[in-house]
Amino acid sequence: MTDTAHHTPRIGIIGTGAIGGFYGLMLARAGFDVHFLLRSEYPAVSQRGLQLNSAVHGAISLNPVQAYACAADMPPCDWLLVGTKTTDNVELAPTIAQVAAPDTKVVLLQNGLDVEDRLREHLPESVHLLGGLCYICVHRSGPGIVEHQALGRVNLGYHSGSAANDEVRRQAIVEAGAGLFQQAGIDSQVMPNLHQARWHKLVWNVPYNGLSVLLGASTTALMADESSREMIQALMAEVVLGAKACGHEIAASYAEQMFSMTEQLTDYWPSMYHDHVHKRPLELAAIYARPLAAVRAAGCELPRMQALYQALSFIDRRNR
Ligand SMILES: NC(=O)C1=CN([C@@H]2O[C@H](COP(=O)(O)OP(=O)(O)OC[C@H]3O[C@@H](n4cnc5c(N)ncnc54)[C@H](OP(=O)(O)O)[C@@H]3O)[C@@H](O)[C@H]2O)C=CC1
Ligand SMILES: CC(C)(CO)C(=O)C(=O)O
Repeated sequence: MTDTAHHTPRIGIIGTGAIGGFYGLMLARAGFDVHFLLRSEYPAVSQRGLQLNSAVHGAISLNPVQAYACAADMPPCDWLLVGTKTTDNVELAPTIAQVAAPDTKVVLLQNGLDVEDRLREHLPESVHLLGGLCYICVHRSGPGIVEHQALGRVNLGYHSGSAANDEVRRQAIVEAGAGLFQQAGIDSQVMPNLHQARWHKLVWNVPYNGLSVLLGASTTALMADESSREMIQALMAEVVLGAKACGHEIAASYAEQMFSMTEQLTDYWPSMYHDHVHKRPLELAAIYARPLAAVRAAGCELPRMQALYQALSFIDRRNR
């Protein structure tokens, strides 16, 4: 399996939740050979298939599904798309390493900063590790059932692997990844700097994910109130400041763009809110602790984000 091989790529979905289910189903519909790893929803999906209710693409179902309860049973894949929560990365790392063939491209479709680092330690150097920034509103409404409210873009960037020092090869790999999504009718761009792209994504996730849990409010309510609007803008400004301290320039207009995009967005509960309701661990390390530590190491403090992180840590500990 090489980057230039002219066969239909085989794609493995590691963690078939909202993100894994949506992108995996869209790729399968486009004709790719897609294999889905599941955990609690394996019995339901292997019996009834996957169902997508999309406000953009309509209702789409996939049945039968090439579903697996155990990664060791999956065939070798050209691409592994990881759709688990970042809180599972350490525990899942040996499994991903086990199913990744020498030339496999592993893509973490996850929010947060440096989420690839812990996994990298477990992967052979030949394996290419990429990050994927998903700008999409999806959630699960039942076993194997994914609700897609809006958006869909996936931006990809190279993290590490045997092409790390070969810009042409690196670019070809990321373009091939973006090409898969594009062939499935999904907008996908190549990000020249993954770390910077992850900082950009935090401009949205830091305020909205955390405040949805803290205030028990979805985007429409958060955008309708003067106090929450001020908090969102102040938190966005802190993320821009933190990124700058870490050497990444984010235009203030980007934060304004994210703010007005959310005003137009159909009412949305961020994924962290769903985790809270279902008593799952919150992605606090990836979205708050790691960026805060990086900013502190650069000699800068973000007091509002720090306070939000502490409040969420309190809520998260009491919720489990
Ligand atoms: N939802 C969204 O709109 C967006 C989400 N994101 C990011 O995408 C990532 C995924 O989020 P999302 O799809 O919402 O999360 P979900 O909770 O819907 O999906 C996670 C899936 O991973 C499965 N899983 C976890 N551990 C394992 C394991 N060991 N073996 C097999 N399957 C496993 C879970 O199974 P089980 O059912 O057993 O728990 C679940 O199906 C997060 O980083 C999130 O921040 C980014 C942009 C938008
Ligand atoms: C809502 C949106 C589109 C913001 O970028 C998102 O991708 C998320 O929930 O993480």
